[in-house]
Amino acid sequence: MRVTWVLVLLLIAHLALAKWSGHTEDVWPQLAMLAVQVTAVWSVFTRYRRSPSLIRLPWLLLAMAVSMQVLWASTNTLATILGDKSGYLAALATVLSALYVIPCMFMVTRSFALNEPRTVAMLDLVLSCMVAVLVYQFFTKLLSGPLASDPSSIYVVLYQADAIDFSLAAMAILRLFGARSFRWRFFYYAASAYLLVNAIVAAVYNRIELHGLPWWAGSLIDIPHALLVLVAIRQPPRWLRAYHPSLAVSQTIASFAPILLSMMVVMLGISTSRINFVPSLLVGSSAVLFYGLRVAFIQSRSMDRQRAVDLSAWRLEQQVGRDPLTGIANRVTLDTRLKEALEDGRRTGSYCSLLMIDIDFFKQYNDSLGHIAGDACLVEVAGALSRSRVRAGDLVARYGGEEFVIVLVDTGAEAAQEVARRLIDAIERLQIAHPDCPLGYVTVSVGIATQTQQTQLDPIIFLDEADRALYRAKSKGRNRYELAAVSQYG
Ligand SMILES: Nc1nc2c(ncn2[C@@H]2O[C@H](COP(=O)(O)OP(=O)(O)OP(=O)(O)O)[C@@H](O)[C@H]2O)c(=O)[nH]1
Repeated sequence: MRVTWVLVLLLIAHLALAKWSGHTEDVWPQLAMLAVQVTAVWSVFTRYRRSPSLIRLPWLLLAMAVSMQVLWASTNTLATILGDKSGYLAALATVLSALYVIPCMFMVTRSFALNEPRTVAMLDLVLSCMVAVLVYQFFTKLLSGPLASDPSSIYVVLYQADAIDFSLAAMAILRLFGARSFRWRFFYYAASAYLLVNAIVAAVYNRIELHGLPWWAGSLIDIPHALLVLVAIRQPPRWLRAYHPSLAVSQTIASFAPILLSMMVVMLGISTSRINFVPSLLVGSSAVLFYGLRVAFIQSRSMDRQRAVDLSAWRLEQQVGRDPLTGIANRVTLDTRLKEALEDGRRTGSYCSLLMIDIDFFKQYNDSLGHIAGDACLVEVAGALSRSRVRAGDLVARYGGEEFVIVLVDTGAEAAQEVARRLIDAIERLQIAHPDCPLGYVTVSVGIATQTQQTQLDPIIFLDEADRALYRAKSKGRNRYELAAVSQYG
């Protein structure tokens, strides 16, 4: 609302000034032009206010670009009303034409990605400002410097202005066809309609101006602004909703857009090098440098993200396959690895052994010392078992409750018994006090099953065989191991 009032007041001020200075007749077309431009700013600003936060910035940039045009028209009107003997108003108009390029460049070349580092936005802003500085220098040197007397200068300026205007329009059209969301398509539709018609009108107007402007020429400048008002306030065309670029096209265009900014700076640098060699060279090479920095910042950010994703994937993997209490493999991992180990053994003709380990009198341990002490005991036993693995490919897993399983790859019954003996000793050596155990400390019983070439076992039967052997070890007095009947074949 505040913007509307500012725009209305601006118009009233110009009217009052024209009336006061008695120039109403002369400035009437300029005031009409100003009114159309003011309406264009108002309509774009309304879109800005009604848009969701993500797409507000580009609408704001478009509103800023059109506002530069308003200020430019206002400066020209003031020059007619007040006269401009000092040439300040003409200089201001040139500054405004150059400033107009900044929001335009920014809105058509930014990728507007949410995760983009702030530094990248700053680099883009600096580059857009460089474009403006080059444009300003170019126009002033060719139109008001010593080169102004050269009749070809005006054509150089015209071609340069056309190149900038048409490049901006082409970039906006490219973005329109690369936008996947309808809101973004609508924005680039409005921006490209405005920039393209503006480029055509400017090209025609500037050429007519060379031969003296007829009375109707001023109204040409109104066309892009009037069109912008229509586009911004009317319903968008149906094809805009129906059109959907593929993800690959959209991503390619969005990632390609920022290089256009650097290209524009380099091209301007080259074309202005004739009149301003050193600054043009500096600006051109900074464009290349900035683009490199831009890529480096984005790459470093995406490497950070990739690292975080890898870490959380690794953590997730760990959590899925691990027992949360003891940190060793859980039943899910055991089932997969046991199947693989048995298949490998079958294929290579090697043995595979399985130890089923159970803590003796664990119910009594929990009952007398509590579940927290019971958990701590499980963690200690799991640690000792992990340390007693034979090969890197062996697996120590929690089978459930106070039962553990060790899969020993490429290990026959004899070696498995040796491992069982070692780990029974290892648990004894832990000397975990157990008030209800005959020995006074925690012990384990072990059941062993071994797959040989004669005993091609299914994992479930394999586990069951080891469990039966464990049961025998328990019934024979605990703190010992027993070999499953099936293992004897080996
Ligand atoms: N603290 C704790 N206790 C558990 C956990 N999982 C199972 N248990 C307990 O382990 C005990 C197992 O008892 P039983 O199956 O009777 O076996 P046991 O007392 O060890 O007897 P034997 O195996 O015959 O020596 C039960 O009291 C369960 O509550 C656990 O994660 N933490």
